[in-house]
This record gives sequence, C-alpha cells and structure tokens, in this order.
Amino acid sequence: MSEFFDQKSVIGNAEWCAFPSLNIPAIKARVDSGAKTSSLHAVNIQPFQRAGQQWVTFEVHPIQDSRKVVVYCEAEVIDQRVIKSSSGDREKRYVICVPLQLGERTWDVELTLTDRDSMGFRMLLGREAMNGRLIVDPQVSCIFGDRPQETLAKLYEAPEIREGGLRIGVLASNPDLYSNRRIIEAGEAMGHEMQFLNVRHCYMKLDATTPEIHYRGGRILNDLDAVIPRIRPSMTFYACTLLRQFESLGIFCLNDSTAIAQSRDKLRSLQLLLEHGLAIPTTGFANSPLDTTDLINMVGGAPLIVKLLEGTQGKGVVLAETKKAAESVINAFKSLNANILVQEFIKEASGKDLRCFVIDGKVVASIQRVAAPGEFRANIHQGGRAELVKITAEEKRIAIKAAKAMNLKVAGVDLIRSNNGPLLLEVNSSPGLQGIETATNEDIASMMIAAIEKRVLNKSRSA
Ligand SMILES: Nc1ncnc2c1ncn2[C@@H]1O[C@H](COP(=O)(O)OP(=O)(O)OP(=O)(O)O)[C@@H](O)[C@H]1O
Ligand SMILES: [Mg+2]
Ligand SMILES: [Mg+2]
Repeated sequence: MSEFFDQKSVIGNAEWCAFPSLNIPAIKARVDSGAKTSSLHAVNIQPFQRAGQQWVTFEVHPIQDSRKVVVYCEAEVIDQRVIKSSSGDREKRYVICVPLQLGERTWDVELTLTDRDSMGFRMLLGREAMNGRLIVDPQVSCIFGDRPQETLAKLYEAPEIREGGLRIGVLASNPDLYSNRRIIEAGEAMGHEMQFLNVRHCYMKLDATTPEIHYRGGRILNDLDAVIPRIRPSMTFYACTLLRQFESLGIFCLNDSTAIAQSRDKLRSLQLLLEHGLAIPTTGFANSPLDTTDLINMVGGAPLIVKLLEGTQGKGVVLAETKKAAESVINAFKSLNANILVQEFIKEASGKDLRCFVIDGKVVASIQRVAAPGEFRANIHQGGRAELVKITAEEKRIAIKAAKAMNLKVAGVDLIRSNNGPLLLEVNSSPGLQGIETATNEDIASMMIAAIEKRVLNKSRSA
C-alpha cells in the first residue's frame, strides 16, 4: 500500500465541514462518491468583476431547513460548467475553489454553486474532493464530530447583526436625488450595506409558504434588515403593496405601508388630525358644483384656497381672491373631474410656513419656508427659500402629535402660523432632505439610519 493511501481517513455518509475563507464555520455535507463535483447551496448569486477577474457574491443558508442564518460570501470564479443534477436537470453553474476544513485537515476543493434549498443537505461532497484523501464508510456519519443545536447557535451567533452592518434597502425611484444619495451615503458611513431599490424594478411572489420579493434580474430581497421608503406620489399604490410584502416578511420599514397610504389621502389625513385634536384651516369638500356657493361660505368666503387632492410641491394650490374667482376655479376643476378641497386662506401666514422634520417622535430639525415675492405658496419648488427658525414648544408638540396621529416614524410636518395659533397643513411621509439639511446643517440622513439601528438592533438582541 502506498504511503499516500495510508493517510486516507474514513468518513461517514454525512460530515460537518467548514469553509474558513467563506466565513462558514459549520455546514453539514452529504458525502456522495457517486457525484463527481462538490456543490454548495447558494442563493442570490451575483457575478461581478474584480481586478479583471470574474467573481461572484452569493448567500449561504448554512443550516439545514432554515433560512434564518445567512452568510454573505464572495469568491473568484474559476469556471462555469453545465452540471446534471440528481434529478436529471442541466444547469450552468459557477465553480469556485476554496479551502475545505474537515477535522484537522484543510485542502482546496472545487465547488459548484446552486440553490439546494429543496435538498436536505446544504452541501454535497463529491468524489473529486475526496480523491486520495478520504474513504467512505456509508454506515456511519459525523465521524469528525457532531454540531448540536447549541454549538451551531454559538457559531452563528446574532446572525441579524452581521459583520458589515445592517442590510438596508432604499425603496425609491431616482438614485440621483439629493435625499436618496444622502441616505445611502449616511448608511454606508455608519457601516451598513445600503442598496438602492428602484420601486419599478421590484416584484413579488404572494405565497402562503414562501412569499418573496424579487429585484429585476431575479435577485431575492427577502433578507434585508430594513427598508427606507422614499415614495413619490405617483408610485404610492405599487410601492405600498411592496412595503406590505416586506412587512409580512418581518422586514422593518421606516414608515409602514398603511401610514404612507393614509398620508397620501389628504382628506383622510385632515380628518385623522382633527380626530386627534389638532387644528387645521377650515376645509370644505364637495362632490357636485351645485354645492359650490355654500362650500365657499363654509370656509368663510373669499379669498380662499383651492387644492387639488393629487397636487404636490405647491403645483395644485390656487388662491382665489374673490368669490367670483373662487366659483370659476372650483367649477373649472370640477368640470375636469379633478378632486379638490376648499380651504380658508390664512392671510397672516404671509407666505410662510414651517416644516418640522420628525423622527421617532422627536423634532430633529425645523425650517421656515418663505414664499418668493408676490407668491403665497412657500414651497421651495415655487421659488420659496428656507431659513432658520426657532419653533415654539407648542409648535413642537403639535408636530410630534401630528406624526404620531399619522403613525409615521419619519414625517415632514407642515404648519402655518395663524392669529389663532399654529395650524396644520399636511404631513408628508417622504419629506425631502435637501432644503432642511442645507439650511440647518443637521445630518438628518444619519438620524434616519440611527432610528433603524435602534429598532432593528434592539429587536434582534431581545429575540
Ligand atoms: N390655507 C392656507 N392658507 C395660506 N397659505 C396656504 C394654505 N394652504 C397652503 N398654503 C401655502 O401653500 C403651500 C402649499 O400648500 P400645501 O402644502 O397644502 O400643498 P402642496 O405642498 O402642494 O402639497 P404636498 O406638500 O402634499 O405636495 C403651503 O406650503 C403654504 O405656504
Ligand atoms: Mg406642502
Ligand atoms: Mg406634501
């Protein structure tokens, strides 16, 4: 017998292996000398280039029948091969070469990457990896030691807080927008993995046992730790459906679907604010032009404000100075089947409003927006400018209460100062960062990330 043969070890039909370079301390392999190549269970396999070489990132659920523990891996691709699986299907797979540790011994093995979720074992040890080293005794298993549940739990401790921070998705439409750039920048600076997720590129699988969210190209997004929704009004319906799916997967959303949907319905919002004892300018809403005259009287006559329910950035807000003008504007909108509300004009606000940025029940920054000369709308998009302002304790209290009434963890609360005290105009669920960060020099993006850390990290600690 050759010396080489003497050194062969006996292994059972299943053994616990480790892949130090992939940060996998324990994975149970089915030993199968009938298979040529070894394979590793991997999902979300994404190719990328590094220094001119082909690499892949992929995720491994090392524990059988569980997706709770996720190990994020990357490795250089040494080949791509068409592999015939045990079920006879042909599949093109990436091949990597990494050190395998079994007992005291470590040697390089080739592994093909494939989704083995439906298989019992997360890994298959084939004959190529065993050649000259191992002999199989099919009657036994775990000759190199077992890994009881407690050992595994220790080895994969606190999987939610993985190295490299949390995995946070920014669900939005435009990656170049100041707010989205800042949120991603802040998250990365705080050590998290930030992913920009275009709302339109997400799609979902509704299923009782394996609900999923996919991203264009097939990547599965189920393992995010948190999602920051930054939803433009035109995408509300679709984005809220996506958010509900994230929520049902237990993923924390910094503003949930219900709160966002509710905040997008201006009348519902105003009703809710009133229910919580918050003051708003007197507002009227009617279906038919036949009621226009009384509607105008209801809010105290002209001058009055007419608002398109679907308007944003001040675009759908009109000041009607006289009763005649009010009638024609209201009836013109109505004839276009536009939904409008009519509102008492708060003249003494003199083109100014307050924007209070609320995170987790605290006003973290506030600015005063001042309309351009001759304009009553303070929106920055209408030429308004942002300036520093000291808000009163009452204004602060109202802003916090409004965010709470709307059940928003992040909110931009707009107020105007009237002769009868502060009045609420609206509560925004994806408030912009540019105007307020620039004017106040506050790092609001980081505060949003901190709010996620607080929730998600605390949750996993207590779990
Ligand atoms: N009742 C009012 N009286 C005086 N000024 C008002 C009144 N309502 C609105 N304004 C002015 O018009 C601006 C725009 O109004 P509002 O915030 O209601 O609409 P919007 O900004 O278009 O809506 P959204 O923010 O939902 O996109 C306010 O910031 C405020 O300066
Ligand atoms: Mg507004
Ligand atoms: Mg708004």
